[in-house]
Amino acid sequence: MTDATHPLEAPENLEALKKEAALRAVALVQSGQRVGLGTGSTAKYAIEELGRKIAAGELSGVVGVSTSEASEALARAVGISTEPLDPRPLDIAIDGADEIAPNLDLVKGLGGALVREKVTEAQARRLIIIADHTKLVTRLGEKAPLPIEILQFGFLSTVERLREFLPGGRLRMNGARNYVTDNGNFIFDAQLPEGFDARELERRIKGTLGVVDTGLFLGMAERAFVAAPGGVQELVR
Ligand SMILES: O=C[C@H](O)[C@H](O)[C@H](O)COP(=O)(O)O
Repeated sequence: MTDATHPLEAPENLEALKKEAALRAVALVQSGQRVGLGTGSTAKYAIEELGRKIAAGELSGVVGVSTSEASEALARAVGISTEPLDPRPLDIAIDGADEIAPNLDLVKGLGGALVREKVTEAQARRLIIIADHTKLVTRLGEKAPLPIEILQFGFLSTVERLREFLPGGRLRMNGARNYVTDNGNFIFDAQLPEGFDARELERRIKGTLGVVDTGLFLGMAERAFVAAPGGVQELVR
């Protein structure tokens, strides 16, 4: 038997695929738009491309709204003017995802930015997802855990309440310490059961005392650019 792994699936080539997807999404941004800047290793390519286009004079008057401290720092470094989120809608937001279901429901938050992403992207007229093909799943929970942001205060009680209907899962660690989000909260990475109803589960998790929000992004994404060795696939909800 030979090793069937396609050369473009080697980690270094996945980076090239992520970048290709990012470029397709940034091509949708127009001058004068307010743009939600996602978080993670794929969104990074989009922020860099946006900065490049602004520097090259291909775009002007673009304002970024960042979904994390890391994206804010990168945006500034590449010359994108940024503003904090305010009640005005964003024209477009571009972000990665950890899992993409066929109907473009998503799991997000392995990078810890789920709450700021959700709050920001809920205000976007268009949410464009960028990813390599390894993020495609037939059902959410197939490959990734579901990140749930919880308050530090009383976190052990919150975890116990969550485990009543989401057994397994674990508190996210950063070395020997609990992982802390930009909002000063902890993350519980839950194992999703098979055959669950995503909307019902979202409602139940968010109704659990101590929970801030979940990494389920349901009915939010307009389209996804998913890069595979054969090219970039455009998926529309
Ligand atoms: O919290 C992180 C975000 O939800 C990211 O968009 C997600 O984890 C995907 O990140 P990456 O593009 O690095 O796989």
